[in-house]
Amino acid sequence: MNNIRNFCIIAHIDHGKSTLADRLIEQTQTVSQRQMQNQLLDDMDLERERGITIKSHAIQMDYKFEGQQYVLNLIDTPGHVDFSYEVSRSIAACEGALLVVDASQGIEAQTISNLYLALGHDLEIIPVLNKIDLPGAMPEEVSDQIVDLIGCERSDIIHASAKEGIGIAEILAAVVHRIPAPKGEPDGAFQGLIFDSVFNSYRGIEVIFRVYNGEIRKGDKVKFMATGREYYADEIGVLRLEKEPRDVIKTGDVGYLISGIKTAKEVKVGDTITRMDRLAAEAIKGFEDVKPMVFAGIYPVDTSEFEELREAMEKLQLNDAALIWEPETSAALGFGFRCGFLGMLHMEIVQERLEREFDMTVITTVPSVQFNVTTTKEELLKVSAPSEMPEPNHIESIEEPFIAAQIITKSEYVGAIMKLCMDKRGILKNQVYLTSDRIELQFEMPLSEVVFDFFDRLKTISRGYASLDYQYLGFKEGDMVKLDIMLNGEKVDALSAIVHRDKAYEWGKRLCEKLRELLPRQQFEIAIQAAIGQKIIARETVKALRKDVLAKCYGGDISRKRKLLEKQKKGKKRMRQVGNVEIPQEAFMAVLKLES
Ligand SMILES: Nc1nc2c(ncn2[C@@H]2O[C@H](COP(=O)(O)OP(=O)(O)OP(=O)(O)O)[C@@H](O)[C@H]2O)c(=O)[nH]1
Repeated sequence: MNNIRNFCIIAHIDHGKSTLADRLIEQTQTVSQRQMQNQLLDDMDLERERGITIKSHAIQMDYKFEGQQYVLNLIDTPGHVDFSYEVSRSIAACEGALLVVDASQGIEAQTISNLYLALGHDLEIIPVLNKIDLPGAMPEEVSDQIVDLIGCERSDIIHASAKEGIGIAEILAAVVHRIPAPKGEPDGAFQGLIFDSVFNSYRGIEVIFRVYNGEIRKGDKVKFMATGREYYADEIGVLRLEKEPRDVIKTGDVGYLISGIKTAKEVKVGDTITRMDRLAAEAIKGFEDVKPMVFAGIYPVDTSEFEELREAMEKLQLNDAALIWEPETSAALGFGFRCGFLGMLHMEIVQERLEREFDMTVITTVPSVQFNVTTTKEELLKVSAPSEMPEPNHIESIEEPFIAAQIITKSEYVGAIMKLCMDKRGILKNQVYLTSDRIELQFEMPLSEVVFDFFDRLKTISRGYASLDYQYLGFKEGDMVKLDIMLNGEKVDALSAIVHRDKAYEWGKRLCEKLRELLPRQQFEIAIQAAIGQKIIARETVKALRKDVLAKCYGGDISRKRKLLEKQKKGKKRMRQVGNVEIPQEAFMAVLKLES
């Protein structure tokens, strides 16, 4: 146990965590030259394609140092704010953290928020100044920022380049010297905290856990404390690049367990595993519940796939503890699920993973935050689906969620950012100069204005020199209205949105225009109308296809027809038939694209 070190790498997005993890893995010769590739731990296709880490990844490394053999359990974590729940669970399995800061960018919003997460768990922080090879690196200035932020000595900061392999040996030495060995009772009752899990169609569910006390051997009878269910530890082991079976996992270590569990509901991330012959008196304190920020419905394109979708959601949830969902019905779309996400990127990733990993074709409906609605009968409703919003004459008041936002930027962009935040109904609370050129702006803003396209616009107006972090603050009264959309006179509940009254007219008009572009033309005219309560506020028309176009499509042009048929075979399109109108996925997201 004295020779184990558990640590994670935390940083703002793109500051070089995954690259640093590669170098540590190389230096400790954890994988062979042949197996080595860039961003080794980002093993999901989606992560590689997008160049971002979505999941935390654990890997065990052996390291011989000063004549002793050490076991280093490393967890690489995502940087994007939508995946911070992954970071917080990883932190709970560690005693130390490498805080990576890009020497050319300096401290950014998630540097600070992830640092606070780590400090909240009393982790030993090792500051790493990365990318010192870049011509634009500002080692002196950024070191000052780090010293200011964590109150360390300048000499504590390790200068490194993950790309060029500079400073790697020093980092490993600091991991051994500075991070404390895990504590715990090697002879105590067994307690293992599940911090991740994954569904494997051949072997059932694999859980990943950190041992706090005692030990577990292959074949032991174990109990999951939250569900009370008992299993045999058919296989246990450690996470090298592949899983490596072991006979025993001891206090302080990280390992995996396979026990033939087939149904996702039996496993809960945050649960404690104990041994039937060394039963723990109580479970380890699990994780804080996730607080979803955005809600949307997910519906199968093919209505007969509802049950399949439920199974896919259960399996995905094993590997994505931040995803929450419950069944819902929509008049337009039938049976589906209301899901809670940590942000728009999270929502996008869930949709992609359902399609790639579980072969589902799904439609995601208009996203919304959750409102507190008091009815005239004094009932309090939590409304996250516009379709659940009571009629205006039954509403006494509506409260909307607010967040505290921190934006770090260069002083030259302050004016433009202030304007953007004010447009989004933000209230400036404070501004602090971090250096002569860098400033932190603190705003209170309605969550609904931030979760959608705010981040993209912030990046555009600051040319990438602004980073954003936010925390949930609470509810405040807001003058919100439901904007209904009707197609050929039929209300389509899955297209409605809840918006601020001041913006409702403008939005209704632009939403109709956008929908006119997005709805495919059909053989008949489609009337698109926006309404607030009974009042129609905008109208657009999608013209019917002309006869000769139809002839081309469906008549003589055989090659075109064949192409069409091939396209249809390739996969179901993300499109849903509502009444006699086909609505493509983009139409459900149109509300997000209204502001240029
Ligand atoms: N010049 C230089 N580039 C680096 C260095 N370390 C990382 N990079 C580059 O920086 C970019 C981001 O690196 P990643 O390792 O993917 O960053 P990350 O922090 O893991 O990103 P997320 O996981 O998405 O938060 C990549 O293009 C890397 O090649 C370095 O030391 N020097």
